[in-house]
Amino acid sequence: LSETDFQEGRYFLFKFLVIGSAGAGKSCLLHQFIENKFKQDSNHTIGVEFGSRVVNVAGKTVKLQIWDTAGQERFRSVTRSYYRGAAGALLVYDITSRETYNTLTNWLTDARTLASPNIVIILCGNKKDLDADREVTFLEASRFAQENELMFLETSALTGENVEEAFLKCARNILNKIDSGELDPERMGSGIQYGDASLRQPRQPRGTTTQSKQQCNC
Ligand SMILES: Nc1nc2c(ncn2[C@@H]2O[C@H](COP(=O)(O)OP(=O)(O)OP(=O)(O)O)[C@@H](O)[C@H]2O)c(=O)[nH]1
Repeated sequence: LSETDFQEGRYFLFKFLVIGSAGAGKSCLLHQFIENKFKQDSNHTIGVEFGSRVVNVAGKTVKLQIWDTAGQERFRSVTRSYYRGAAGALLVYDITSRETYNTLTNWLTDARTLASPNIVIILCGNKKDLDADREVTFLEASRFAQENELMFLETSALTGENVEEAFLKCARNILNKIDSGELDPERMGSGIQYGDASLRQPRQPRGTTTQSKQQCNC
């Protein structure tokens, strides 16, 4: 895909966040989604990391620009500055750690106030492969998801189970909301860009890439 494809409306671009407590498996989920492999020896993320992948959802080509944020409290002020205008988020906890589950409300508040009240969020109960050490049941988390209007899946960054599905489900939901008019991709800070809209934006100097535009906005 080239910048021209994008400008001519051949694909959408969604800004995504991966948020949640330290150790929940955010970086491993992103790595599994981008590289199709489990990331061995994953260290704590310092600030934020970035990945992108082009996917096909409901017959449309969508480029996902994904910001993987550090879960550690000491990076909170840095990571918060990346939330603005995100269209979608994976909110991750670890099914073997109630501690990571207990902080979900804080992450949710941050996402809805700092990114957008319309942000589409999928709750991911990660480390599904460690069922024997489970501290949070599927039922409990699905109730939390329902009460807070989140989609929900249990995932495993180790085996890859439901990892692609989590990102795709979130993207599909955003596309549905665009189709139904519930989301306006042209609203400032929607986290969504598509060809027609980008043509109507003031011209960018030649050679400016979409990615660097995004970074300037942060
Ligand atoms: N068994 C199992 N281990 C996992 C899974 N996902 C991540 N891990 C392990 O959990 C630990 C933390 O994973 P990370 O992806 O670095 O966690 P993180 O949420 O990015 O952490 P921060 O960057 O500090 O916010 C690592 O030791 C991973 O190997 C999974 O699905 N199953």
